[in-house]
Amino acid sequence: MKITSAEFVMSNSNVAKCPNEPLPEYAFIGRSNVGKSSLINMLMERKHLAKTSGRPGKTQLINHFKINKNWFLVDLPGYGYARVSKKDKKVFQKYITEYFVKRKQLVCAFVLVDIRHEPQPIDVEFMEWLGTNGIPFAIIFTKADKLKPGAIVNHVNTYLRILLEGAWAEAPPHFVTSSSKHMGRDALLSYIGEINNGFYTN
Ligand SMILES: Nc1nc2c(ncn2[C@@H]2O[C@H](COP(=O)(O)OP(=O)(O)OP(=O)(O)O)[C@@H](O)[C@H]2O)c(=O)[nH]1
Ligand SMILES: [Mg+2]
Repeated sequence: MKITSAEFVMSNSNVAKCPNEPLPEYAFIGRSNVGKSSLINMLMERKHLAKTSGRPGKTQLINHFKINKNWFLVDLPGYGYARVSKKDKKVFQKYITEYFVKRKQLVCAFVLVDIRHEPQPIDVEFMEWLGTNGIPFAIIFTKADKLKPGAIVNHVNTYLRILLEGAWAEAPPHFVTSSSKHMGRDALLSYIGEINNGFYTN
């Protein structure tokens, strides 16, 4: 898919106030600092479209971007860090869970995980929560530039094997990316393009 336009539309914390155009929508979610906003900028080839930072907790609201005038991309705050107290660390911000439950346009959630780490409880729990709520998702491994090329496949396989020891019967679709090395862009955009085609032909 060629990106011909990418515009910021709005930020808010209320799912009811999100854009109401019936366009297919893709959300990027994952732990704070995993690289959600950087990945969006890499996909769109726009350095400053989504705000990024080395400090976790940069993205605080639901941010809608309209792409090619016919789909939405959504940058969300990270979980597991900002505004989450120690006591209920695994409680996801209410407006984020509300977003996933209520957003009818959502066709796929991308759950980002750092390729260097084994499955973290908070990520596994979030994926299980998406599954329980019937929300389609795919896994995006981020920061692949931090591993030697030979280690990438091993890390991905180990991650998926551990995940499959849990509640999953089969591995979700997954993508290996690096925003700094522009890796994984074509595969992800093709995947989105295919889902968009299905959306518009049905
Ligand atoms: N090496 C490397 N660093 C990355 C990559 N993607 C993001 N980073 C760095 O990771 C940090 C966090 O990036 P963000 O894109 O702001 O992460 P986020 O998930 O949007 O974070 P929050 O909005 O705080 O939840 C920044 O310092 C980025 O430069 C990558 O592919 N490779
Ligand atoms: Mg962010």
